[in-house]
Amino acid sequence: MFDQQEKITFIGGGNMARSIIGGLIKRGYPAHLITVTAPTDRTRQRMADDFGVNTAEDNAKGAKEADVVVLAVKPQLLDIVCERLVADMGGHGDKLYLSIAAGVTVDTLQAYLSGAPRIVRTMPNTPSLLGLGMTGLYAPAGTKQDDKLFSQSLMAAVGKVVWVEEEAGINHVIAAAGSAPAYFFLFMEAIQTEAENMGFDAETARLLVQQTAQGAAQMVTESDLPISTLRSQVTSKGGTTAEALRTFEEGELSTLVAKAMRAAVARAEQMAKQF
Ligand SMILES: NC(=O)C1=CN([C@@H]2O[C@H](COP(=O)(O)OP(=O)(O)OC[C@H]3O[C@@H](n4cnc5c(N)ncnc54)[C@H](O)[C@@H]3O)[C@@H](O)[C@H]2O)C=CC1
Ligand SMILES: O=C(O)[C@@H]1CCC=N1
Repeated sequence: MFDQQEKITFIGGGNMARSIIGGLIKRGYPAHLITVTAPTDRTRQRMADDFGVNTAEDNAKGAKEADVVVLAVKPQLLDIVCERLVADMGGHGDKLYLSIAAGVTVDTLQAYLSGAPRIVRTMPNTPSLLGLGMTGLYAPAGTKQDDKLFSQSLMAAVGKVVWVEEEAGINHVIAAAGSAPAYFFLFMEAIQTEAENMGFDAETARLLVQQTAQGAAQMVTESDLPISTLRSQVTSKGGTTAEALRTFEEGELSTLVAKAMRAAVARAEQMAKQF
C-alpha cells in the first residue's frame, strides 16, 4: 500500500488530523513513524491512546526529525505556528510541507515557512477517518514527482483523490467535498428531527435516516446510472416522492445548494486575502 514510508509529523491534532491519522493507522501505516504535536495534554494523550503515535508538545521538537510535516492547525494560526516552527528548527529543513488548511495559498505558506520550496496543498474531508475521504491536491509548478506521489499515496490511503491544475480548484474542492459532509449531515439532521416530530423515538429516527443515507450513497457508488435516474426510480408518478420533491423545488433547493457552495468558495477566497 505504502511504497514510501516517511516520518510524518502532524502539527495540530484536531478533527481533521485525527481523521487522517486514524485512516492511515487503519491502513497499516506504522504508528512509530507518525508524530502529532498539540499544545494540550488531553489531545496528545488521546492521540497516543487511540492510535499509538508519538506526541510532542513542542512543534519544532516534533517536526525536526520528520521528512514530511502536515500543517493541520486552523488557518488563522498558520502564520504564527509556521514562523515559530522554522525559527525553532533553524530553517525549513527542506522538508515536504503538506497543508490541509482552507484558504491559505502556497505563496502565503512559502512566506510563512521562510521560502520552503516543497509545499503541496491538500483539501481532505472528515470521512477520511473511515477510509472514505475525498481529497483534492494541488502542487505548484516545479514540484518534484516524488513529492506529488507521496502526497497522493498518503491521501489515497484514507480515501479517493483528485488533482487540481489551478490553485483556485482547491476552493472548488472545499465547496464540493471538504465542507460537504456538513451539508449531508444537516440534511440528515432535518430528516431525523421531523421523523421524531412524527412520533418516532430518537433511536428509531436515527436508524431510519442513517440506513437510508448509507443505502442511497451506496447505490450512487455501485451504479453506473446518472444520479437523476436513481432519483426518478424512487419517484412514482402521482406518488408520495413526487410531492416531496415538488416541495423541494418550490423552495428552490438546487439554487440554494449552488448558493451555499459559492458562499464556501467566497469565504475561502476571503480567507486567502486575510491570512
Ligand atoms: N474539519 C474539517 O472537516 C476540515 C478541516 N480542514 C482544515 O484542517 C485544519 C484543522 O481544522 P480542524 O481539524 O477542523 O480544527 P481543530 O480545531 O479540530 O484542530 C486544530 C488543532 O490545532 C491544535 N493547535 C492549536 N494551536 C496549536 C499550536 N500552536 N501548535 C500546534 N497545534 C495547535 C489544536 O489543539 C487542535 O487540536 C484547518 O486549517 C482546516 O481548514 C480541511 C478540510 C476539512
Ligand atoms: O470549515 C472549514 O473552514 C473547514 C475547511 C473544509 C471543512 N472544514
